[in-house]
Amino acid sequence: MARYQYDLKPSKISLIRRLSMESFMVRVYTGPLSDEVDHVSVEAEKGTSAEDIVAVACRKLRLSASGGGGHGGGGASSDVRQHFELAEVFSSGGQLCKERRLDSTENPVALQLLWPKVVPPCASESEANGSQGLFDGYRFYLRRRDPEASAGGWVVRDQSAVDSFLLAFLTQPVAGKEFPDLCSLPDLNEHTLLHNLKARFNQKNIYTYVGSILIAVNPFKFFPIYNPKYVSMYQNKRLGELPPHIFAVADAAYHSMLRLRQNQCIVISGESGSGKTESTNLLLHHLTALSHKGLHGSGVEQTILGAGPVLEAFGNAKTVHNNNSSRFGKFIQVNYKQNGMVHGAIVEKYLLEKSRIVFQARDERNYHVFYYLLAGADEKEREAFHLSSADKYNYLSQSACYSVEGVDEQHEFARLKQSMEMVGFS
Ligand SMILES: Nc1ncnc2c1ncn2[C@@H]1O[C@H](COP(=O)(O)OP(=O)(O)OP(=O)(O)O)[C@@H](O)[C@H]1O
Repeated sequence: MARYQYDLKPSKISLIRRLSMESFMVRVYTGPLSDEVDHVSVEAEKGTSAEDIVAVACRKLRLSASGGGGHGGGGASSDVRQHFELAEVFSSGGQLCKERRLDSTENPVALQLLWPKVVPPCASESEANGSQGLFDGYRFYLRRRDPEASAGGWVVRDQSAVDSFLLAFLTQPVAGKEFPDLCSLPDLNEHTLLHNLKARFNQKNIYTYVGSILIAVNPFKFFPIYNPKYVSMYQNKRLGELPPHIFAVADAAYHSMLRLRQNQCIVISGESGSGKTESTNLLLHHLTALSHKGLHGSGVEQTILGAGPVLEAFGNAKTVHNNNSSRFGKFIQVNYKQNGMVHGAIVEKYLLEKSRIVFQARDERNYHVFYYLLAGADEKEREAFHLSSADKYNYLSQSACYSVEGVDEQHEFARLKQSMEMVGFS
């Protein structure tokens, strides 16, 4: 599985004194450059330049100048030096505080000798006294050169500018503690599987792969992991290249369709309230965003997304398990042109729970649309349709449940009208 950028856990010692007293081991972390290797150790002397360490690290990782790591790479070291660099990264309290590009002539060993060392309380005596210690938050990372980045100097990361959630998301713990893909669990049984999901969930990582299947654990609260930054980050990435995410599934389906010229299918399943509707909306969001590239605003995407609130108003209701429970099944087919632009969509609905129209169990409601209409209709509409309040209607008052926490029905009615116009209802 992918290893992610900047593991912020206190680093194991990055420099180990060797017998000769002249040479040292510099630990170079790979971040997102390698799926398989967390770090490589490079033997160096005080005077060894950063670019020489880069060359050795790239050779060990089989990284080539042309295209990343993997097998059979290994361009000329001079090329590699032009394309990769070292960054000195300092993190504290789980947050990336600052990072600095190393100039090619700088001496990493000399720098490491200046890093403050701490001994963790949990370290064994031999670790504390011997060659294994901890540097207080400092590490070297190998990374691709960014030609536009300014050289040198500490870049102090302003936490308001940096999306700290994104950072935490990208720095998910290294394999061995938690596994972003359950297939990598060394011992796979029900206990380890659930333990892994729980450990990840506690770290706010709600998604976990099982091969190409994505498990989503409903957090019941908003995590800022669906903004445009994430949309672009997941575009054209292999499944597993980045931390598990619903956008990765949408992206894999979209690009497989373009590459193989074959229909793709995503099946979403789970018990009531597990997050199927939200996941469907997120998938549609990403699938339509992907097609934006060449569309120049034809509005098809907006129409597709606009169908959601209409379907939910007429087909969703409050139940004891879920305030917005879909009481029907749906099959959504998004059609694309050959060039990958969205062409349209077909929604097939089935098995609507019709009995809910005339009977609702305790603490449950009829379909949202009735309450929206009664709350949001203006005076003219009330008069025209002879509308009263919800408690006056037998089919709406059986459970005496008229409002849903956190839902502004007037606002929902306005949104519904807007969506209906968008999808072509008059
Ligand atoms: N990814 C998510 N992030 C935050 N909250 C979520 C997420 N997914 C679901 N939720 C929360 O869980 C609630 C229930 O989710 P949703 O309606 O999607 O479940 P469902 O599986 O479609 O249920 P049903 O089968 O009853 O229709 C949502 O209203 C939302 O508050």
